[in-house]
Amino acid sequence: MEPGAVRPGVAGPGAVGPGVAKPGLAKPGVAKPAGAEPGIAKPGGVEPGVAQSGSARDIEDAPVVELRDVSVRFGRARRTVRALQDVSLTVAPGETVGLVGESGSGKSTAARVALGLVAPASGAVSLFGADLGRVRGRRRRALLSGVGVVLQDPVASLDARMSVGECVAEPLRVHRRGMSAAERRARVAEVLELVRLPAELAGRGPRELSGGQRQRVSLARALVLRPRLLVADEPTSALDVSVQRTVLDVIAELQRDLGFACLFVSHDLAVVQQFAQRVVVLRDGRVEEHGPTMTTLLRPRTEYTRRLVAAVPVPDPVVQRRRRGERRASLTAGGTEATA
Ligand SMILES: Nc1ncnc2c1ncn2[C@@H]1O[C@H](COP(=O)(O)OP(=O)(O)OP(=O)(O)O)[C@@H](O)[C@H]1O
Repeated sequence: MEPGAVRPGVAGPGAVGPGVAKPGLAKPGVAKPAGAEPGIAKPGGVEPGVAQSGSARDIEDAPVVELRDVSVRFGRARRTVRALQDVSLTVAPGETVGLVGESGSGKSTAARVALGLVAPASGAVSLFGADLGRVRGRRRRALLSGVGVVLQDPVASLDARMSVGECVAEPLRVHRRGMSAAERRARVAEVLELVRLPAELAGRGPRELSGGQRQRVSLARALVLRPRLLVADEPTSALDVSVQRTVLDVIAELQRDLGFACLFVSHDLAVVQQFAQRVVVLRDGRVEEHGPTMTTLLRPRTEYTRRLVAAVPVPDPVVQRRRRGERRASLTAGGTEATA
């Protein structure tokens, strides 16, 4: 873990600093695009403070997270990697935004910026209406505690020296100091049940669990503080296909019931298609295109997105029909597929 990094799930919700806009939870599953265009922040969109002084409706519609013209560089001089360049995106209360792109396109970096783990070289990040670059100390911790995190590798994100119960309870110990041990145990049992794990697992070590169970423990830990935003970075790509479905179903069901927003990073466009109301496509650290998920994936505007869509088997009859049509068209136009 890098210096200053939070252990996934320790950032959880809870008290928000004074003056921070409190976007109400949208009706579960209802997307509320915040910017003029879906997925992308309006230039000069919600400024920190504006949401606070606006009408109740402005506050409710304020994005839970907003990246505005964010650029990130790693390394120095000739070794500089431009991981993100002028990236803008928003996630509205209760909505899921899928972040897709080729490997190295900057998806995880954008997620880490939203989590306050990577500071942009330029641009601004606001979380729950507050400028993350300007808040420090207790207020920053309180803001970040509104975000739950699930990463690709549940083995790395759960401390093997702790029991499952301790792993899930840790964010409560950090952020809910007034809670008694009995209250913590009750909340842990409750959240394990939410992710469909038996309460008895609380006494076991993470290593005694299957990959799918471990990822559900990560999810329980991420949700234990009732976050308003879940950042899920490839949450199922390390799991067997059979287990992926269960974990995704649990996330979807909980999102419907609890109403948190989700920034969902995935290279699996089939999953994003099912999950996200809007999608942002990254290419070499820049936003290639963005829009409502179905429109963007079914009618990509750029060749890059078309290639991304074509690269994954999408079990969607509409997409499959379209692909068959394209193949037929290329054959009639003298394509070589027939002889391959
Ligand atoms: N800590 C770091 N130090 C140096 N370079 C980094 C660091 N983190 C990311 N990068 C570089 O930034 C670019 C974007 O990386 P990032 O991990 O965000 O891409 P990604 O789209 O999430 O890729 P993947 O799908 O393979 O996880 C890549 O060129 C990567 O090598």
